[in-house]
Amino acid sequence: MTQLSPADTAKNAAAIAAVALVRDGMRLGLGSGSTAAFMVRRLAERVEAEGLQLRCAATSQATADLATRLGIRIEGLDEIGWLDLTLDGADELDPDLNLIKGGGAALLREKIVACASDRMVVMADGTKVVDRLGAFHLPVEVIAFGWQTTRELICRALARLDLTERPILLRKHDDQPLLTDEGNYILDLALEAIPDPHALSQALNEIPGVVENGLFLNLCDLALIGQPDGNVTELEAIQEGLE
Ligand SMILES: O=C[C@H](O)[C@H](O)[C@H](O)COP(=O)(O)O
Repeated sequence: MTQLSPADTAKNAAAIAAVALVRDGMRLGLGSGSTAAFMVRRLAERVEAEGLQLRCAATSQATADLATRLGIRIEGLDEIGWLDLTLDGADELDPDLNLIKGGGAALLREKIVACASDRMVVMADGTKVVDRLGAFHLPVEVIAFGWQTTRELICRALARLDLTERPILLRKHDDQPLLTDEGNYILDLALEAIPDPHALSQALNEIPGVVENGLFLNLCDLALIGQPDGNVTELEAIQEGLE
């Protein structure tokens, strides 16, 4: 392998630790983004070396294409039905393992796949760990029809949560609205900090034009944090209700 940058060494280390959790016969969800791409490559190496029999669903077309190219067969989520484990990246994670995702516009399929998994494991580098979510712009997937009205409704919802005057930006690609794999738009909310992620997620998802938001709350079970020296730290979600 060519020499990796310190940032990529951290991502790759987290990916290797995540792929070590995979067992023969598992039904897997494959995440999206640059860290997940390392995971797909490391997984393909194990599949080839050990002949692992896996059933895999992808969270984006990009991941499906990469996996297929590397010899991992991708099936539809409904063909598999339920997953044992999903391995995915994140844009931010807090100490409770709540996440912001969607920097690569894949949040909708990612959330569906995470919710259909017994276990979700996140791979990230140390720069993604924050005390409080929100410095990363929160992606919200919206229907193209009436998107400006949806933006106004989001603005009003934010005001009710005392989050006034926060810019809401239409994500673009080549000067055109970026289209997600589902053909929707992404609005990025520049919130700076999110005081109550649960209240915000609920308020956003009550708006008709909102398909889903990038807050992944109580979904992640374990985070594997790669360091530039190749070490990996584990962060586990605290199970609520346990003494
Ligand atoms: O939509 C994209 C996903 O949520 C990614 O998992 C997230 O943006 C992290 O990507 P990366 O590993 O490239 O930082």
